[in-house]
Amino acid sequence: MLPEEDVPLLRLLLIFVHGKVEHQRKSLELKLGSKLLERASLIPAEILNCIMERAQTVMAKGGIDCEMFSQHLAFTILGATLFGDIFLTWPKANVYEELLMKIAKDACFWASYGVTPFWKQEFWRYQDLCTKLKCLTLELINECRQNRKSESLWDFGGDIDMEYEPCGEITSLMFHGSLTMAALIANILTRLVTHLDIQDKIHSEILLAQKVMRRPDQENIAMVPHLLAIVYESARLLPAGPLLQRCSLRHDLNLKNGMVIPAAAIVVVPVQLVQMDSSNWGKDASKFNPYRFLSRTDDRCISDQKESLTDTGLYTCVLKELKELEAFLPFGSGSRACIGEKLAIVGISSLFAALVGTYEVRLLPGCESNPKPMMNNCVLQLLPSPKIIFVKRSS
Ligand code: HEM
Repeated sequence: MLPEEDVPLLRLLLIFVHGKVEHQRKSLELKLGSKLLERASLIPAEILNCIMERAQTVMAKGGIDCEMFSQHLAFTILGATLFGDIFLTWPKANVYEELLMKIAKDACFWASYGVTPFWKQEFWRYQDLCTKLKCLTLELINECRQNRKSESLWDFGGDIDMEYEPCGEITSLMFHGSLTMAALIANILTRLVTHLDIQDKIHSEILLAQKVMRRPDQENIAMVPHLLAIVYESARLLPAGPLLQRCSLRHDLNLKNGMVIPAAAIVVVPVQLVQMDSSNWGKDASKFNPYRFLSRTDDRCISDQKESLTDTGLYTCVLKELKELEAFLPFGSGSRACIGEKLAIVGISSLFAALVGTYEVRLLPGCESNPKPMMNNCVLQLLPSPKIIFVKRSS
């Protein structure tokens, strides 16, 4: 593992890419980058309304489990973004979600066997679940193909390439996107219930922004800098993937500083350590302080919340350029960086704009817990998951 102090060197290592995967990446990037980005900002409010109706019933009996709630939101937003509206009325969506999460829980365990453990009955049960998931994904793809207006990611309308079978690609995106987005949503919710002052701040910001726009989308997302700063600070303190890995199979890598990484060596970048290192982030590196991502419009840094929104509704701060923050790697870096980054940020920010605009999120009284970062389903989360409630705001 490489030391986290040398961030530029770590970044350099992440640049290397296999020529082979470049084409596949580019085509996926194209699909995720245009029409889908628009959908990611439009859908969350509708989804939230629908999920909150059901949440009211659960809340009548007590609080809502933050982890479960976040998982359901992430899964639904991603499903509706990738498959279109058809996903929201698909009667098997709940079964699909359950299967996906069950497989995600067991996948690392079974993958850890060097030899396929065909002698174990549990393994065949796991295989059975994987086959069921594949069948359901194919069923959904076929529904999208039949419904040409579904506007799904794989554009099943127009010229259909029947040779192209997107099932594997879609399932991987559903796994990775649902788990990582759920972890980030749960992380943000936990920060909001433990920092009510910051929650109030973004509520004011959202109200101001709503005066000039209906809701934040990829065009106007910069109008909610505090909200974005909370999303980024949550991702800094608890990156869903705590490690990045690179491996050059054939050639040694000669770095500018003279270091040689031998072929086939696996280079591991400890993202969580890099993002919590005080030499990069200052003395309060381990504290939740979204203001570190903001600067005043006159370029001065903001260290606390004072005067960052004015009474007149004019913003006095902006989000810092993320490119300049070398030690910020929640979505990876270089040629293999996450291609769903924009989609995740726009989708999650629109979701929280709708959520905090209408509700105050609180901890269920008497259920105060002290969550700690722990691995869960291959992603880092704050556990135990707090019980939360939503209180409708009067304005
Ligand atoms: C909060 C949400 C997300 C987080 C934190 C996240 C994080 C990451 C990270 C750390 C990587 C590895 C990057 C590297 O090695 O440099 C990655 C790769 C990837 N992500 Fe995400 N991701 C998120 C959401 C999404 C979504 C919503 C999608 C698409 C629907 C997506 C698609 C991908 C793909 C396709 C790759 C592989 C890129 C490649 O190997 O070339 N991600 N993501």
